[in-house]
Amino acid sequence: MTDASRYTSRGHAGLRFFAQRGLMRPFIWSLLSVKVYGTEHLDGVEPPYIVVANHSSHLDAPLLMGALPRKATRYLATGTAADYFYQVRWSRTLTELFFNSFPVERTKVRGRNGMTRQLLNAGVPLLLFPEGTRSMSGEMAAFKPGAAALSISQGVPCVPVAIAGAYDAMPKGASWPKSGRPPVTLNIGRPMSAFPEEDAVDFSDRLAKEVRALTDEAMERRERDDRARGKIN
Ligand SMILES: CCCCCCCCCCCCCCCC(=O)OC[C@@H](O)COP(=O)(O)O
Repeated sequence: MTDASRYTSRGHAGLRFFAQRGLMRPFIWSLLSVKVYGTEHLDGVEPPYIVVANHSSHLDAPLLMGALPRKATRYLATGTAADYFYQVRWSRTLTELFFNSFPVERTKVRGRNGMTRQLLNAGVPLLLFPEGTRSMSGEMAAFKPGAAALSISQGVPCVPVAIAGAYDAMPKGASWPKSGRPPVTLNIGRPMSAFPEEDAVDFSDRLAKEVRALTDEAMERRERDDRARGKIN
């Protein structure tokens, strides 16, 4: 098992800040028209917590890293597919540099369960995509209950986030966003914890429902704001 020190290192955090805010954010923001709502819901929320978001595009993790408050992304560690990002060295290195990633096993029966617990114990907030794969249609799939189970067992809240528009901007299979700076809207929700007696499956379903509601709200707010600015009639 990897130890957590790389994830809490100040040196790595400094380098990552440059990679994320100096390079990736300006680049992604130049290709898309990004709007972010709900950042105030993270005011005063201390790590560790688990950010859970819908997943339909390779743009998702870069968008989240640029959209969440700086304080939240300093140590935020992204769970990334071991079978996809950890097979070749350059991919692993870049994913670790830009997303502070740790591997999530999708193909083995036994996962690397110790890692997420260890990171949360060290105070590192996590970013997980509970669908476990990118949506093929843009429609959000059911959430696998792992993130909810971790939240319950470790006593840390989940922060639900919706990403709307990333599928249309750059679906699975595309390697570059559509031209014309397509709109992408993120909506950060309030931290949520399981109710007493609520099990991981129920809590997970409730998180998924919240991400859907945040998606609808994101699109409504965006439309209202764009209309107010005279972009839509
Ligand atoms: C020109 C703009 C291009 C920008 C692309 C940057 C690419 C960076 C991708 C970083 C992704 C970080 C990790 C996301 C979490 C994750 O690992 O999800 C799994 C899928 O994703 C891959 O599996 P699948 O959807 O099943 O193909």
